[in-house]
Amino acid sequence: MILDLDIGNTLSKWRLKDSNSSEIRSRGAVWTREEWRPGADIPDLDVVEAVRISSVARRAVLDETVALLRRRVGTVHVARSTHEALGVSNGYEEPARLGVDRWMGALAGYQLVGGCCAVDCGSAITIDFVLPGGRHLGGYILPGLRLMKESLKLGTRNVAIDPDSEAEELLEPGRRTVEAVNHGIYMAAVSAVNRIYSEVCEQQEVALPLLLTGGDARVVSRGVQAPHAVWPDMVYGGLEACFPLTASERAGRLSGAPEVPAPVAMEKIRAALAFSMLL
Ligand SMILES: Nc1ncnc2c1ncn2[C@@H]1O[C@H](COP(=O)(O)OP(=O)(O)O)[C@@H](O)[C@H]1O
Ligand SMILES: CC(C)(COP(=O)(O)O)[C@@H](O)C(=O)NCCC(=O)O
Ligand SMILES: [K+]
Repeated sequence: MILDLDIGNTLSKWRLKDSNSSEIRSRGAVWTREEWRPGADIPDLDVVEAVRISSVARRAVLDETVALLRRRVGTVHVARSTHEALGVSNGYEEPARLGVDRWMGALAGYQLVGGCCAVDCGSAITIDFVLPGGRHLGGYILPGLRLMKESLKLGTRNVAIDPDSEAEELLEPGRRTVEAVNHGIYMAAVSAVNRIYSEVCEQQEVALPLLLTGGDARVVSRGVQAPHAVWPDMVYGGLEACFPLTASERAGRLSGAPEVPAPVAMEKIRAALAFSMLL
């Protein structure tokens, strides 16, 4: 079995993948903490012959986790943000400082559709751009829904936005604190994604395929106007592309990769921008 780890600042996600059939056998998430207890937090390592890790946790935590795993598992691949990988050139002045989850997402998106806009709605919402031809431009970081809510300190921290509530409701003024907070942070997130996507596509004169991932992707997706796809396993896709271990991965097939709708025409993006400039 292959154990894939996506260690974020809020949640540490794991996924067990069958090395032969390439099917996902199980998955889970635990609150990101300082240490891992195999068998409790992650599957028992006896069935694991290889581990692939994407981590944005503190270096010390990562080193600790890797040391533990290396004692128990033959192969441990640790993803790093590099100058270049799989045809994508890193747009950061210091490439190693780009969040590994962002780099994995950019690589997976490029592998799937070529140039793209990759949005990861996690503790932070990150928005990265890769041009056709593989040039990563860099991106944007803004607080995630949960962080925005916590920063308000209005006691609404644990009232999540219902991913299945009507999108229209979220456009209405809130009539109690939790609604005012949820509608406000939702609008902040989706307005930022819509505007940033339009601005960069307009600047670069290319309408890019748009991909969303992360724990809050489904909520944010409801307000994103441009055609897009939600790919929950996009960070894992980057691990598969960097460290292909199964026959299907070596053939370039990424697990759970969605059908990505064609972007709208540039004229529509320009018109939407012009309109938002008017308001
Ligand atoms: N099972 C869950 N437990 C907690 N939060 C969840 C869960 N599923 C989705 N979420 C939402 O996803 C967010 C975390 O998303 P994630 O992409 O895992 O963040 P990160 O990668 O920064 O750790 C939380 O802030 C919460 O809004
Ligand atoms: C911005 C992030 C904290 C987002 O991480 P996440 O929301 O997945 O926990 C992470 O990508 C990170 O630590 N980046 C390093 C700084 C940078 O990307 O510029
Ligand atoms: K993430």
